[in-house]
Amino acid sequence: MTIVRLASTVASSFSLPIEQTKEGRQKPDGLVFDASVLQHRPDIPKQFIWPYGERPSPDVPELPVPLIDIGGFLSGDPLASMEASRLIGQACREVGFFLVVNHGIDEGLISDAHRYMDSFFGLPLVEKQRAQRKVGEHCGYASSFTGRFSSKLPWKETLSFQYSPETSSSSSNNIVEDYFTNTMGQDFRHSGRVYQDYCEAMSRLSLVIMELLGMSLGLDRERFRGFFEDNESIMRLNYYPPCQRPDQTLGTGPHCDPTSLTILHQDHVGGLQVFVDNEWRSVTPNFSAFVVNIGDTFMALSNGIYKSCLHRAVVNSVRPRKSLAFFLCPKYDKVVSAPSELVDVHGRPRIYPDFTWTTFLEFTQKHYRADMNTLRAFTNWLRQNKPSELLPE
Ligand SMILES: C=C1C[C@]23C[C@@]1(O)CC[C@H]2[C@]1(C)CCC[C@@](C)(C(=O)O)[C@H]1[C@@H]3C(=O)O
Ligand SMILES: O=C(O)CCC(=O)C(=O)O
Ligand SMILES: [Fe+2]
Repeated sequence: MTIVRLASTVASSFSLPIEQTKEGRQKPDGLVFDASVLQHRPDIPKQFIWPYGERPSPDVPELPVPLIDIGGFLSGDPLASMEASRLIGQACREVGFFLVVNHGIDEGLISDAHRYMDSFFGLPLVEKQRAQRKVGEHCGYASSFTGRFSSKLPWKETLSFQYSPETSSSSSNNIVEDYFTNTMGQDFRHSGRVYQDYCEAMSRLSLVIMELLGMSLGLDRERFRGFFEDNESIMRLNYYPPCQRPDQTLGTGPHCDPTSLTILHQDHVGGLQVFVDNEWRSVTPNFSAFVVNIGDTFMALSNGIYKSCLHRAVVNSVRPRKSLAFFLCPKYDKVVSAPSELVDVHGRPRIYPDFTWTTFLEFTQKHYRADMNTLRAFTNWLRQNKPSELLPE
C-alpha cells in the first residue's frame, strides 16, 4: 500500500459524501499529498493513476483558440465592439473557449498573482493546512482531494476563496484580504491584497465579457451584466507540482465547469487541454491573454445556445505549473432561467429547469464529482428531487 504520509488529525476528520452517494465507496486510507515528497517519486500512489482510456496522450495538436481583442469595446468604438461580440458569439456556439487580449489588466498584477502562488504553495504542508478546506465546503486549501475521492485523484494543490464585489447595497469589503489574514495570519496581508485586487479586476472583466455575450445573443448589453453585477464568485489558485509519471495521471480531470464563466490565466508551462471534434487539443500559453470559457450555468442561461466545453489539465515531470481561475457565479439565491427571448426561437424550447447557484454548487460538492455530464446529471437530479420553490408542479 502506498501511504506517503499519514496526517491523522487531518485525514481522519474527512468524510466522503461524494464517493458514498455516487459510487458507494469506502473512506480511503490516510493518503496526504505532500508535493515536496511526491514530486520526486518514480512510482506514484495508485490513487493518482488514471484508467488507460483517460490518460493523457503524448502528442496533442494545438487548438487554434479565437483571439478576441476587446480594446475597441473598452474604449467605446462601436464597430470594434460589434466585431468582438460577433467573434465571441461564434466561439461560444462552436467550442465555448476563446482568448481575450487588450483587456487592460495590469501585467504587474498578473505577475504578482503568480508570484504569491509560489510563496503559498512553497510553504511546508502543515502551514498550508492552516487554510485546509473542510468537507462540504468549496473554499480553502486542498491537496489532491484525498478526503473527497478515493480514486482518479488530481495531481494538484489548490487554494480557493470567495469573492463578491462591493455593490451599492453592501458596505465596502476586503473579503479576500480578510480571508488571507484570518486563515493564514497577518504575514499574509500583502498576498491577500494582491488577490483582492486580482479578483476585483476579474470581476470587472467578466462583466465586460457579459455585455459582449448579451450583445452576441441579440439581447440588451445590460441583461447579463446586470444579472452578474452582484456575483458571488470563486477564485482558485491551481498549483501542479512536477510528477515523475505524467503519462499516468492528470492535474485536473476532464470536466465542464459548473460555474458561469471562467477566466483563466496560465503561466508559461502549458498543460490546459480542450476536447474538440472528438480529440484533445492543447491551449498554448500566452501571458498577455486570458483564456475564457463558458460554464454549465451560463450554458443553461443561454438556453443551451452557448456551449460549456470539456477540458482538463496535464502535468509534466520537470516544472511546476500554475494557473489562476476566476469562476464567475451568480449571487447564490438568484434564479438561473434563460431569458424568454432565447426560448422558442428556431424551434428551441426551454431546455433546463430553473435553479439557483446554491443548489448547483451543493450538487457538485455533496452529490456529484464534476465531469463532462454535470449539467445533465444535475438537471435529472433536480427533476427527481424537485425543490418546491424552484420547479413548478
Ligand atoms: C464549483 C467548483 C467545483 C470545482 C471547483 C469549482 O469552483 C469549479 C470547477 C470544479 C472542478 C475544478 C472540476 C474538476 C473536478 C474538481 C473536483 C477539481 O478537480 O478541482 C472540481 C472542483 C471541486 O472542488 O469540486
Ligand atoms: O489549470 C488549468 O489550466 C485548468 C484548470 C481548470 O480547468 C479548473 O480549475 O477548473
Ligand atoms: Fe475547469
